[in-house]
Amino acid sequence: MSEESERDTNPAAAPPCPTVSQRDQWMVESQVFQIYQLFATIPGSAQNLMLELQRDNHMQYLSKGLRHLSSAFSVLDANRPWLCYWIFHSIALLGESVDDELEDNTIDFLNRCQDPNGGYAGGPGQMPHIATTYAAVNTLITLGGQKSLASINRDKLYGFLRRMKQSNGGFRMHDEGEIDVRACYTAISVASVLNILDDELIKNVGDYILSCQTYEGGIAGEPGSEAHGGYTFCGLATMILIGEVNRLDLPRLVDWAVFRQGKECGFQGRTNKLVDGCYSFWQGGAVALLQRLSSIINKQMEEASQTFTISDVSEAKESLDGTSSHATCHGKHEGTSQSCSADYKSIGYNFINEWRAQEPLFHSIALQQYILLCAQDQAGGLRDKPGKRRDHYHTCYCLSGLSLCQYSWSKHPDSPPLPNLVLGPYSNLLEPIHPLFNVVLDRYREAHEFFFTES
Ligand SMILES: CC(C)=CCC/C(C)=C/CC/C(C)=C/COP(=O)(O)OP(=O)(O)O
Ligand SMILES: [Zn+2]
Repeated sequence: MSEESERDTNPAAAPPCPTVSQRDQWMVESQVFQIYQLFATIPGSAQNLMLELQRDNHMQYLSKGLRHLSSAFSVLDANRPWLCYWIFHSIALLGESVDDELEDNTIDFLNRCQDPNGGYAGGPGQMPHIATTYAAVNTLITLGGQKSLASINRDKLYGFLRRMKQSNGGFRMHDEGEIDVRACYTAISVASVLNILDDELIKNVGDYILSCQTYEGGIAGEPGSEAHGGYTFCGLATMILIGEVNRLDLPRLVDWAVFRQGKECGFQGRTNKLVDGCYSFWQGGAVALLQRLSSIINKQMEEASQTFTISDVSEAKESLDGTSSHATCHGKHEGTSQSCSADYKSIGYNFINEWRAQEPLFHSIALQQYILLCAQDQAGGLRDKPGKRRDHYHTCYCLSGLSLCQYSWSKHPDSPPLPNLVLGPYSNLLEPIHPLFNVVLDRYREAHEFFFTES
């Protein structure tokens, strides 16, 4: 008799022992639901207090982080451009700024991380790395201004990216480092925003990312691995930036990504794993990008639902896959300008200019609820989940996800949302971001003007 049917006939039979993952999941669910239960039972005024974004406390926490950053502390020594990005981007999302001296010191510090042969390292004198290059470039864009933007040696940076480029289309993170989808995204993102993207950098990138889309529909870090939210955002954003997003199986990607938002209201990073605040951006960001691709998705679904004769199959497959190695012409879709290869330079810019109001593919209010009630430390800073400690990485990505939610219904990427779309008091409203680069929109625009009109 199977375990199932024995339990049906003999209720006293011992239930199967839960797995460790099941126990962890129940524990998180119970903590999250206790919070939601409390929230549901308190008066409206107390509910508003619980939903308030603790701006002052977050600023205090971030300012403390900045003070640590300027003094030498070694534990995160190879990560300092990342710390700069997480902290300065969070401050920018809150609509705040820092004093000129601190900005100046940060520009000087990042300059000392800049390798004479291009790219930024995790600290002065270390080996340049594409991920810390992305963090440094996004920090300098976030700081903005002539000194900051002009400090980036774009020619040398281009040389560094070319040296990291692999014949399979991927990029190495650093000399002899790993090749993965993160490296592709960080390389293509900086090349795109700095206006140094060209055919050589793009060559075969689409093939590489395509080889990482799994049977589930999400994108893995490398071929043969498991689909994961972090890599899915990276892979999807890269495919958009190189004009090849139509080559992905988008309906399957939508299907995988939307089901990563669970009953806790936040997102998990992969199937059967726990909810985590940082996926508010990685998964929420991927879904927000997919929201902008509806015409390509509809086209792919239409093509897939047609009944083909045997001779039609190869032709249809060709049109879904895309035929050449990059930027095939498939007509113009919202914000992606899938026209011809030369157009990839303006994809990032068109993405926000060709914006149209569209319904989000995720539950935006539910995600805001998870971020504000479960991921927010009332004393400042944000975190993975209740019971975890706040940190700058989660602060950055929870706030980035919150901003995406707040503007998810907007007609333009920065048009102020209606009050009912912002959970909690309207003062919770953050600055809008460019969803492909994750920098605050007005800083992106300044950088675009600088790098696209100067050269
Ligand atoms: C731009 C850039 C550098 C992007 C990085 C993207 C990113 C967050 C990748 C995630 C890496 C990963 C496999 C985490 C799994 O951690 P885990 O097993 O602890 O977490 P999980 O249980 O939630 O999967
Ligand atoms: Zn996390």
